[in-house]
Amino acid sequence: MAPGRTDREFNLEISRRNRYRDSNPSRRDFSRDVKFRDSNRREVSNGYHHSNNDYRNYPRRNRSPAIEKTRALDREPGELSSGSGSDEPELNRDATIKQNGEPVKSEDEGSLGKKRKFSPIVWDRDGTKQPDQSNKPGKEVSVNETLDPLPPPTEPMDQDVHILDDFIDSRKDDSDNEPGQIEEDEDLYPAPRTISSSRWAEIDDDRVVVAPKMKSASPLERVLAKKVPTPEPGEVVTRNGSERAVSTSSGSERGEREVDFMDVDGERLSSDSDYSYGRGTESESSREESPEPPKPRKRSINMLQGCRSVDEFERLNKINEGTYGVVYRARDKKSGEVVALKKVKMEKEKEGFPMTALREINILLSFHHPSIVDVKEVVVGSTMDSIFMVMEYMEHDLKGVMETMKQPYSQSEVKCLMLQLLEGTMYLHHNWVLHRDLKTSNLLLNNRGELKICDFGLARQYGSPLKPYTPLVVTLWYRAPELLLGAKEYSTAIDMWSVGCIMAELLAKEPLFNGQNEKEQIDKIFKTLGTPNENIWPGYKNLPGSKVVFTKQPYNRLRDKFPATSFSGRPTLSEAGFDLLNKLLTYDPERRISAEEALRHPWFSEVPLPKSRDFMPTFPAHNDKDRNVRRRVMKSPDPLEQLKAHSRGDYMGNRGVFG
Ligand SMILES: Nc1ncnc2c1ncn2[C@@H]1O[C@H](COP(=O)(O)OP(=O)(O)OP(=O)(O)O)[C@@H](O)[C@H]1O
Repeated sequence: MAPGRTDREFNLEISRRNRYRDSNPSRRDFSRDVKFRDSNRREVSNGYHHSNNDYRNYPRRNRSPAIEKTRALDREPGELSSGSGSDEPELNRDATIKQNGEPVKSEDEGSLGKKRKFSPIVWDRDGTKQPDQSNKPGKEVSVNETLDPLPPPTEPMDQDVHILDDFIDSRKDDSDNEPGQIEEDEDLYPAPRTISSSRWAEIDDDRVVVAPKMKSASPLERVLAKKVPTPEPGEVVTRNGSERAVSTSSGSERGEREVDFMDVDGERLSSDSDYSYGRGTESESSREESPEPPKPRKRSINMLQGCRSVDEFERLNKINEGTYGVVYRARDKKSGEVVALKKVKMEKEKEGFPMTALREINILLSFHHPSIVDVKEVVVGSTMDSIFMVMEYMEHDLKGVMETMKQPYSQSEVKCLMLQLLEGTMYLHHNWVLHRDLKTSNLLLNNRGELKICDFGLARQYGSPLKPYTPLVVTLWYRAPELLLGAKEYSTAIDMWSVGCIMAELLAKEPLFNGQNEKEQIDKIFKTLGTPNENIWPGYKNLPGSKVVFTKQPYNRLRDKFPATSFSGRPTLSEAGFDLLNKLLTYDPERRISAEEALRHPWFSEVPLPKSRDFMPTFPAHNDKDRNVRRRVMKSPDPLEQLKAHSRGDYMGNRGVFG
């Protein structure tokens, strides 16, 4: 909130999970008991995930003897012990799975590499869906299968002349889009509006929303459904009621905007019946038939009345200063608990509460998962314009840890981290949220071997059908090729590309594609994975960036970087591991592996098995030091800076030919 507006009535209602939990002792621990869904909103009982989650969610000391027995000596050949505790045996995941019997096969099982069923990406920017001739049902294609295997190294690669002007012009044109064409342009630089009117995504506008042809609603649809009766599939609903009158769920709301944006997702996630993973046996049909989900108890509080003051915390030290906020380590004076306090940055906001912060607070208060950083509450400073998120404190972030490690993570350690990352990502995607900035500095680690995704400043809900969003998201090194090539309609696959880059970085201890601008970034990708074409990526030629002539590289050279055996110190990767990496780094977003599929990948079941979190290496926490001061040797260009430049009109700037 900008200075000068502090006397404005600040009627932000906010859901607070901790309060809800306190007042609802019957609420199950979501992390142990989450029923996830596939894209068609069916609930999938998946033995693999269930068992896996079970083992992960047992507190270390409370694990049952059965689980403790599953630890098996399973060191990979030549594995180095790193840090404390890593010499100990690992958890035998297979054994854990067998506790619950054989893994239950979902319908999707065994379909790794098949076309993603649920990605609602529509690649034709003119609105007509591209016929996808190459993608016959059941056909498994990935970039690496369709590009020729790597020949013996011969001549140096050709460097084609880069003809970029067309694409630059097309990006300029894009930046001149009609107002409202790209969501983020509005959202990140919103017209002045009050907090009380701020809500998720597009419910403030009058745009037409076509109800997706799915029976079960996305969170976005549920938000809309709070205000309008559930539309029939395909029915067109307008907010101003031109097709159908908008009737609000409560009479008091009529004619005025709701102030409950904070409780929307909270309500959704608090519904045990919706998210009771692995337990529920509700059939698809029974869920579909139920006209409305049971209405959970409303749990919103007035933020100003309900929030504690930051004075109730003792500031210990600054941990880091990011683009959107400063993060402190602090102690709760009442409970003595050490927490992280993220102060929402306000100074760059001309008007109103920063949208990035609203998004982050909204998502993090709503979500509860062991692989997502827990926001406990929001506290206020002495003035209305200082707001802090109180988060669980995590000793490290993955980027910092890797900078201090002498050896890269072993394969079994990478598997442990990847499982946690994929579980968090799957949870987000099943809840219709794109993170849009997955990178190693946004993955927090504690000394119990737990990995948690943080920084939801760029995250947003997505629906089906997709709307155009800005392609200027995701930190450059982790940005998917479709974004680099200018796609405005994208989906969960952009996060999966980032996950692929992170997997490679965990194995190699250095970023996979570290371009300094967009052109260099694309070149680096193409040089390693081969130049894409219409065969391996249907719709590629329709992307604005594909008009540019890039380095021609007919082969996929990824295996060079991760050989099966190595005497030169390069990170090794088994066939299965390489297959997963390839599937994460598949060009065609429709064919890129999903988080759910990746979790079932055989790499996680082969030896060396994933290391137990309990035996992951630990590192001394430099609590008293600013993480920013200790590191940042290499830093990837940040999407927010690009967006700011874009809004200032110096979009081209010196931040790369595309940005
Ligand atoms: N809960 C936490 N516990 C400990 N450290 C944290 C926590 N949350 C964030 N940090 C530290 O602060 C850094 C910045 O946090 P975060 O990414 O949320 O802020 P940001 O302003 O959005 O950053 P960025 O510029 O990377 O987008 C993280 O990389 C991490 O080192």
